[in-house]
Amino acid sequence: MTLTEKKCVPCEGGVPAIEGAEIENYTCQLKSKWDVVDEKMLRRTFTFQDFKSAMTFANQVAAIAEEEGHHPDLHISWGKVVIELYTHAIGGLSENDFIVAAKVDAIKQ
Ligand SMILES: C[C@H](O)[C@H](O)[C@H]1CNC2=NC(N)=NC(=O)C2=N1
Repeated sequence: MTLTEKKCVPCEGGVPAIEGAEIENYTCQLKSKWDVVDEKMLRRTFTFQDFKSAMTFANQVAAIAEEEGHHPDLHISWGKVVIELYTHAIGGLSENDFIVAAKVDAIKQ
């Protein structure tokens, strides 16, 4: 089952974060290169022609987040959207973060 076929499961904490080599098992399933920050967060920057295009993309990301019940931190500026993904409940990475990242990568740009 690919990451884009999976659904996020509510994470209320109490589970270990994905760390070390297991992170690589997930990043290699992502279509594009997401930065892994301190083994605790995924980050990727998307660039656009203008602010309106950036906002349109951000709203597409928001729709995925709402559908999955798992939400990124978004930094939106003129021509740029920075997406940061981590699981707040465990202060680190879970499969949910990679599922949302894969679905973001599948957005037609
Ligand atoms: C109850 C609901 O599932 C949780 O509050 C969700 C909401 N979205 C979330 N998003 C992220 N990134 N991490 C979480 O731990 C999280 N928890």
